[in-house]
Amino acid sequence: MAKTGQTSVIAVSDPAALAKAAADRITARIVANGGRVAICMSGGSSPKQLFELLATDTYRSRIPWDRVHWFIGDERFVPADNPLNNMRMARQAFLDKCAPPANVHPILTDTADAEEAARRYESELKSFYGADRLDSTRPLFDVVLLGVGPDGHTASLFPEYPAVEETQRWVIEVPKAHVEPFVPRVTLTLPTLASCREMMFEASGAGKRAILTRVLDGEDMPATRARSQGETVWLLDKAALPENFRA
Ligand SMILES: O=C1O[C@H](COP(=O)(O)O)[C@@H](O)[C@H](O)[C@H]1O
Repeated sequence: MAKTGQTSVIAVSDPAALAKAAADRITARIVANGGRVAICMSGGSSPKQLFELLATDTYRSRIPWDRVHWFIGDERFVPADNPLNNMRMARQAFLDKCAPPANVHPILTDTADAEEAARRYESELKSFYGADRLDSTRPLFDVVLLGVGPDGHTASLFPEYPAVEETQRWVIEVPKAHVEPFVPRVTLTLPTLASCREMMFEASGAGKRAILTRVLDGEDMPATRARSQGETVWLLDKAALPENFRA
């Protein structure tokens, strides 16, 4: 596995400040890379405010949309128009308004099963990257955005599921999630997520504080194992910030 870089925790006042901090960091990464950019987005509810912000004039005018490609880190195996579909939320919040359709890369769920969906997405990522093996000197993504679930899962990598140990596949099926909604999922694996310049976790609210305390304390969980080969940043609002990170 690629060598991992520096990890930091950044605390901001509230969810609005969190979305702004994330939007600023993503925009800075996009602008810093003068060529083709790849962003891997998280699912769940945490990134909604960030996504909506990217569609506002302030960010819309700064992002060179033609050269930015948008991927998703995990997907529920439900149709594209199902409210549970992760990419659907991103599309509604900003992609349909801002991004050229060819630059939006959903995990397609019109396949026979989640395994086929995973294999197809893996092929798409390999063809985008231009190689079958990840090279630690050339990250796949500029930014990987992630969230954390109450059990320490990130993307659809759940504690004690075989997907967490996968080192060969880039994308893998998760036959059944043990959290709601109880549907099969497709997820990028840890080595694939690690192949980025910056991994950015976003979490807000007091409900996340207990799990963040355990993850940032280093307890072995998928969210703890997820590390960028470049920079890893935990963007947290005040309510989510573990006690020992408070001044
Ligand atoms: O199941 C999922 O949960 C995590 C966390 O979701 P959130 O609603 O608490 O933000 C998310 O990052 C992941 O992509 C999603 O599929």
